[in-house]
This record gives sequence, C-alpha cells and structure tokens, in this order.
Amino acid sequence: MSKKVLVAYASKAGATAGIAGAIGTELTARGHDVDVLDVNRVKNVTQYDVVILGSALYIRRWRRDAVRFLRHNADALRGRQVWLFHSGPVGPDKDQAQDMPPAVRRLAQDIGATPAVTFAGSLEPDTARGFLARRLASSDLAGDSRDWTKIRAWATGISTAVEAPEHSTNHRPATTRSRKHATRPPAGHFLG
Ligand SMILES: Cc1cc2nc3c(=O)[nH]c(=O)nc-3n(C[C@H](O)[C@H](O)[C@H](O)COP(=O)(O)O)c2cc1C
Repeated sequence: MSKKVLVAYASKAGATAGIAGAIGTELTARGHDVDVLDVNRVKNVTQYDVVILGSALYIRRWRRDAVRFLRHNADALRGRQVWLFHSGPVGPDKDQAQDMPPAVRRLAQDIGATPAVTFAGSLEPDTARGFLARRLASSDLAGDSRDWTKIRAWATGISTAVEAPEHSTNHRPATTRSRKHATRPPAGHFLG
C-alpha cells in the first residue's frame, strides 16, 4: 500500500542531498508519495507515514540542522516509521561503517529508531567549502564513493518493510541492518 514518505537531508556540499534524491526516486518508482526536502524546509512531519532522515558526517558529527530536526520533532517521530542514514566515508575508508554520534544515538533511541546505516560519501574539489575540505579534496580521499546500488537497495528494503501488513514501527530492512554497537573506526583522515 502506498505511503506518504518524507526524505529529509542535511548536506553541506551536496553529496547527502544526492543520496536523498536517489532514495526518493526509488520510493516514488515503487508507488509511494514522496517529498525530498532539505531538513530546514520541512514544515510538518505529521502528514507523513514514513520519515527518512540523512545527514552528512563532519568530524564524526551530524549536521546541526539534522540533530535539531530529530530533537524538535521527537514526539511526532515516536509514532512514525523512521529510518536514518549518514553519509561520510570516502577514499580507502569508504566501506567503513561509522558510529552514530552520541547525541544522535540518544535521540534515535528516544524515538525508537534503529541505528543509522552508513553510506559512502563524496568529496570533490569543485564543491568543497572551507580550507580543510579543499585540502582533503585534493588528497587521496577525493572522489565520489557513493554506492548507488547499495542506496537503491536500502530504499527498496524500506518500501517492502512499510508495505508489509505486519509492519510495526521503526524496523530497518534486514539486509541493511547495521551493527548496533559498531566498532569505532580507527582515528583517521578526519581527525588527523
Ligand atoms: C572537513 C571534513 C570532515 C569530514 N569528517 C568526516 C567524518 O568524521 N566521518 C566521515 O565518515 N566523513 C567525513 N567527511 C566526509 C564527508 O562526510 C563526505 O564528503 C560527505 O559525503 C559530505 O556530504 P555533503 O556533500 O552532503 O556535505 C568529512 C569531510 C570534510 C571535508
């Protein structure tokens, strides 16, 4: 059965926005009524059956706007089907699952959402903003590591899960369930 779906994202350089767009396209193709919005443009989550939220990772943190969205909408999100993702790892670490920042983990637990899935990100000289980003974008981390097959498969899993008659809230598709207590990645490129 078709659902009203929000795909909200917090992106600085556009990579996470692109992932959100791909998720939206997949869910639309599967018959759902989907809005893909910058998290700052979301007015009211209560009109949605399903909420998907994604943030870029910067220095192991989510974008402030995404955290604020979770905090401000916690009551409404508690009664909805919520999936989370973050986009970050690039270069040699692109397949390394990333921990949820502690504040995000607490909020996710509070609303009953399962942990965020990690999608590889993108770091391009053309879109890098700021000294550090430009420096990293001219290193071996540069390039688009986004895995569109994995992203589409995750969206397909959500579609299947929310259509299932026995679906209860906030269950991540089994194929993409991430480890609840993912091991911390080695201090690497983004911490010096
Ligand atoms: C200064 C800086 C810090 C970053 N920190 C992290 C990090 O802690 N963890 C991670 O996985 N990726 C990190 N990244 C990679 C970004 O998350 C990646 O480029 C992401 O796709 C950017 O998303 P956006 O284009 O939507 O802003 C960092 C990138 C930059 C430029």
